[in-house]
Amino acid sequence: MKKVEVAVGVIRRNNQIFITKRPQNLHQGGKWEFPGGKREADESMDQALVRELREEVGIETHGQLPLLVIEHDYGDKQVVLDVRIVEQFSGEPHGQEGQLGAWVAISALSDYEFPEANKVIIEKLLERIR
Ligand SMILES: Nc1nc2c([nH]c(=O)n2[C@@H]2O[C@H](COP(=O)(O)OP(=O)(O)OP(=O)(O)O)[C@@H](O)[C@H]2O)c(=O)[nH]1
Ligand SMILES: [Mg+2]
Repeated sequence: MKKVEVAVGVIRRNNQIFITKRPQNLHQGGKWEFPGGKREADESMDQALVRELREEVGIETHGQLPLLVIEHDYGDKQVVLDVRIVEQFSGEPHGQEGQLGAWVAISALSDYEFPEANKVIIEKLLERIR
């Protein structure tokens, strides 16, 4: 099965992260996520993240810091998530495509339901603030 490469942005301001709710009809729908999406063939990961954050949450990304890369097999889909922290951006993130969005304290992220692959992202963020 082909692996889908996904650029994922952890949008951070102080100790809060901006998350959005995936529309019900999509893969892993109804769960919360870090905004992002699939890299297109003609793009770098950086470019993919800039485009996705512009499309999904309406911000301009000015800096990306690598956090981790996760490979996960959902059975129906294999994904490689390239997760970056975004602290430098302009505009105020909001669900640009009608999806719910929220600023959540890092310490409260574990109260939200995320796709399985995201567990390690949340663990890593928690380690950083400890
Ligand atoms: N954006 C995002 N995708 C995630 C996360 N965790 C995770 O497993 N994924 C998986 O990564 C895959 C691709 O993400 P996506 O559906 O946002 O891609 P996209 O924005 O390009 O969507 P599109 O197909 O509507 O153009 C999905 O299978 C999704 O389940 C996450 O935190 N954020
Ligand atoms: Mg997306």
